[in-house]
Amino acid sequence: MNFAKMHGLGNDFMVLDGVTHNVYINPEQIRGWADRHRGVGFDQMLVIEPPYDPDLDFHYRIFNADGSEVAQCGNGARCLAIFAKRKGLTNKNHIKVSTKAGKMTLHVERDGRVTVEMGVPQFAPDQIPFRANKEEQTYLLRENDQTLMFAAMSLGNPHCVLEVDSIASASVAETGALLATHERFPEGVNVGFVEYLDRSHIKLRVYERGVGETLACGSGACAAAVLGMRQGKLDEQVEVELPGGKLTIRWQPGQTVRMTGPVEYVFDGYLKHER
Ligand SMILES: N[C@@H](CCC[C@H](N)C(=O)O)C(=O)O
Repeated sequence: MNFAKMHGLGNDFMVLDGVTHNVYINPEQIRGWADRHRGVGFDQMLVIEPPYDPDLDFHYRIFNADGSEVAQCGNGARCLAIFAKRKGLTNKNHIKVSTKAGKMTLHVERDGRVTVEMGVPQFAPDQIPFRANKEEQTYLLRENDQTLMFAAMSLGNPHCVLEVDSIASASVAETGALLATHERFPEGVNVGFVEYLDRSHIKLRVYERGVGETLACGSGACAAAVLGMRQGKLDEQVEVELPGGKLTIRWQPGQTVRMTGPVEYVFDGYLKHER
């Protein structure tokens, strides 16, 4: 089986062509290939498939390193657009795809970056999903003698974001692991730690559901920017500085979130022995 290794700001992917090949994968294989010592090594596996709807160009499936299938991956969506063009699956610069979460449009820019229309954020607790009596701007959760304060939303996948004084000293591994599997998030959650620099610049680290901390999370960057805008702390265009690099996020209430960033094609590979 052929695959491509790609990344967006260090959030890395094994990308499979399910348009011209039949791709059969199971969670155990994904976990094996995701292994950074014994496999290919990646945060997510992406599979591009034929569209389910004549208005669309492709369907797009996403699997975390732990084998779980999820509905959204922003950095992956940018890579998928470049993969489709490079493999000759399309010559379009505006590519319409569906995921388990709905429809998205990917725009390949003249400078090679890709802008993704990520969808309209949802804040109602049952849509995240998050167990709460009512929708709030921020929620409090008491755990192990500490009180955690965070905002939460869905962008097709669940996110919560905690404000910290410094991302350098934030307890990303510990608090991230605690919240990512907390029973009040019945489907788990991606956990962002945001440091505000000014009204158009933030720093962010993300502990991803099904992976752990990654060098960048596109949907996490959108969530941190949108939640900061919603709280009146940020303007409608924000530069998000992640450990792996920068993304530009634009949003107006009620609209789709636009994320712009780079893509790197690392290499093409061939899996000789199937697991
Ligand atoms: N890295 C991604 C998000 C991947 C999915 C996430 N871990 C989840 O479980 O929802 C991104 O760039 O958005």
